[in-house]
Amino acid sequence: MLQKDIEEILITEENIQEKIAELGAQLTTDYQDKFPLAVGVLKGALPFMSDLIKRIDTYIELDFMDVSSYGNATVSSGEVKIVKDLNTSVEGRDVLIIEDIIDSGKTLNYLVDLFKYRKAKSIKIVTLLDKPTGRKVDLKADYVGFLVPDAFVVGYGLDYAEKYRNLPYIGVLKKEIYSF
Ligand SMILES: O=P(O)(O)OC[C@H]1O[C@H](OP(=O)(O)OP(=O)(O)O)[C@H](O)[C@@H]1O
Ligand code: HPA
Repeated sequence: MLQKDIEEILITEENIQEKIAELGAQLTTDYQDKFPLAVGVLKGALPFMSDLIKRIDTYIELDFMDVSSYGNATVSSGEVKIVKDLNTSVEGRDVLIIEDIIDSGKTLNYLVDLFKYRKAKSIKIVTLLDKPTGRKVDLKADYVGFLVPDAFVVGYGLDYAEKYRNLPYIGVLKKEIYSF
């Protein structure tokens, strides 16, 4: 039913799960002797985080931040708002930020600065998607699933006007769906 709104599937469910297994194996190695605090950035990172943590075979603690900068738009407002803060202190912790996409980079830039200010011991980023053409600030992830082209993508956590997060794949919406 939802697929009628999709122009093109960019990344299939199977491709996503294979990549998550690779990322999980790498993170298992890199965090073997640590107890990282994995911070999921709501709401978009929820499906990715849920699948990724099951592939990390070492001790991890989970927490969540809800930040928002897009509202119902397809372009970042540039102003990052904390909707829900962490329950845990990051001071002295190895923080692993889990994101669905880096586009302008402003959301993660804000979170990295915040966690540095709060004295995290180390801060790394794992993102399912990276859209380098969207970048407005100099920011790189430590672990990247897929590069995506210069298009507004939806599915597997990513929304347009709060819809399509529940698609199991990543796709591009048909032009007529956007209400510019
Ligand atoms: O690199 P940027 O340009 O900052 O964009 C990336 C951010 O934008 C989206 O979140 P959004 O603010 O739409 O909230 P959501 O996760 O609740 O959809 C996405 O989930 C990332 O957190
Ligand atoms: O391409 C995108 N799709 C959905 N949400 C987003 N947030 C930043 N970029 C995107």
